[in-house]
Amino acid sequence: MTRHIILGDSDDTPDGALAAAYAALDQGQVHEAYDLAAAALSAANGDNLRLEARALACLAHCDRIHSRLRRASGTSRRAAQLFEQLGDAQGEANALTTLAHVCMLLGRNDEAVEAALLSVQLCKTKQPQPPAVLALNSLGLAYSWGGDHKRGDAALELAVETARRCEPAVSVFQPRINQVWVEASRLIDERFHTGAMRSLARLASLVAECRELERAGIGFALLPGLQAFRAVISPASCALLATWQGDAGLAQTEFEAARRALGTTVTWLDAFVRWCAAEMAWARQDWAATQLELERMRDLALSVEHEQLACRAHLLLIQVFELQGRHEDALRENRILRQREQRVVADSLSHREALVSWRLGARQSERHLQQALVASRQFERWSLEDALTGIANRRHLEQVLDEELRLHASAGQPLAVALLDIDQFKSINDRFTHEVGDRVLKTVAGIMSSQLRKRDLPARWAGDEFVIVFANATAGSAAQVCERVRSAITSFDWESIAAGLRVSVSIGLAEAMSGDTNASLLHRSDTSMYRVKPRSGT
Ligand SMILES: Nc1nc2c(ncn2[C@@H]2O[C@H](COP(=O)(O)OP(=O)(O)OP(=O)(O)O)[C@@H](O)[C@H]2O)c(=O)[nH]1
Repeated sequence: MTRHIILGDSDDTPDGALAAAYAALDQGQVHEAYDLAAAALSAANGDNLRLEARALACLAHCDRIHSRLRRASGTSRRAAQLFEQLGDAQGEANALTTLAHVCMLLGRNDEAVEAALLSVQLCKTKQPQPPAVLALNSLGLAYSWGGDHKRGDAALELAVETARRCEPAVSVFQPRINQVWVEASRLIDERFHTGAMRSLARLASLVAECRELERAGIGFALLPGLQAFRAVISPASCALLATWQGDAGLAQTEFEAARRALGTTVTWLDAFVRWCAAEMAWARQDWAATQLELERMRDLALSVEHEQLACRAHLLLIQVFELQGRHEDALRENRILRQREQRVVADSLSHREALVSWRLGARQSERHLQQALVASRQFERWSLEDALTGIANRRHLEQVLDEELRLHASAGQPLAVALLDIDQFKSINDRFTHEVGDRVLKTVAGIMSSQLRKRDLPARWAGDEFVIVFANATAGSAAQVCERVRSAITSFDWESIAAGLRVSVSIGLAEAMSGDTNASLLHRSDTSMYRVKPRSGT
């Protein structure tokens, strides 16, 4: 039954729910954990991406533990993508490790190796951290299930080294027990191809080391929720080894221990234990029991979406049929195996398609974001710029003047403001056309800009009136610049614009006084400009 947890109380924060979910997983309460993570996800409400990513990562982990592998693959991929968008490399790496693990179990080996390799790269830091161990652990398993046991073992060995280099060092149990698994896989492949297992020495030494770690009290997994798994995997691995070494008594004892440790929920461990039973029957050459256990193993593996174990059961069945001379049955089993493998490949390809379309979507939204940024910068510029002359507009001028007056008041920094008016501009429009008038305005703005320091701001106030803000300047020094501007305007070759055109300007100047506002300062410079403005210009 699904319970609905609603987060509301102050203690019941989404962070608290996620921590509680991981704790519940460690106690084997997967449903409880799932509900808590789902509550955190709905609290994210689609607008808290970081919480959404973390809740999805937790849900994926719950699904992985609970053998809902297809759902876990979708959820962990989404979590990885969100973390990537957020620039959270560690979150992305953890989600990719989960993705690699579930893809591997689903038989999507290429995808699994790819996700694990990416995770390993994202985890690379000077001082290794536990996530790096987990990433290498997934990579090792992915290689091995992909058929490359040598590479798998090497990646797991690196995981062991990395675990030792962590500060504080973390348990090497998880990669070691996976090396047991990889070696056992290698051995049954060897038996399939050559009819025999050449040496059990490496498997025996790995199993012994895992047992030693358990005895020393450091035989635990790094991920929450996997502790219960250890109680099954460890005796089941011993049962396999004892069977292959011909110790039926020990095999039976270990097998019983593994069976007792199985939980009430069916997981891939149930299929693993059936495999042990099949191997024990195989050793007794009890082919009927072997076949029955392998069929159970296959069905259980399929019920928990563990494609790899299901394929392994098919492979073992083929061999068992051949050993009995039942070639027709072996051929039929082989055909079923091929069909299964083809389905897995098709499944993997459709996931690749989904991934490519997501990447395209992400690229597009990245481009849209860039375009929106460019557009908003453009809008911002436009909103502060005079459309005709390209210099600052009245809005921009007021902003700058506010800031300069604040500096003047707080730091006593001098400030001068000039108001420049084109003489008889109306008659320029009237005599030479409005278009020439526009060119005059643009040219005056250009001359002003070219004569000023970088810190000074030329702006168009209105019509034919311009303002210059002389930051950190007294009226005396500003007057010299104004004179330079005035004379540059007068001496400009206006004839190049229209024959007979002459342009002059009148400039009034005011220096900021304490208590000045934009309006009072501009008003004084305006008054000063009118004082100097003759009917025909200065
Ligand atoms: N070409 C052009 N003319 C403009 C623009 N904005 C305002 N004007 C004109 O500028 C003229 C300003 O005229 P007035 O305010 O009388 O000033 P003035 O003719 O320079 O007279 P004084 O200031 O006394 O020298 C008006 O005729 C406006 O129509 C513009 O963007 N382009």
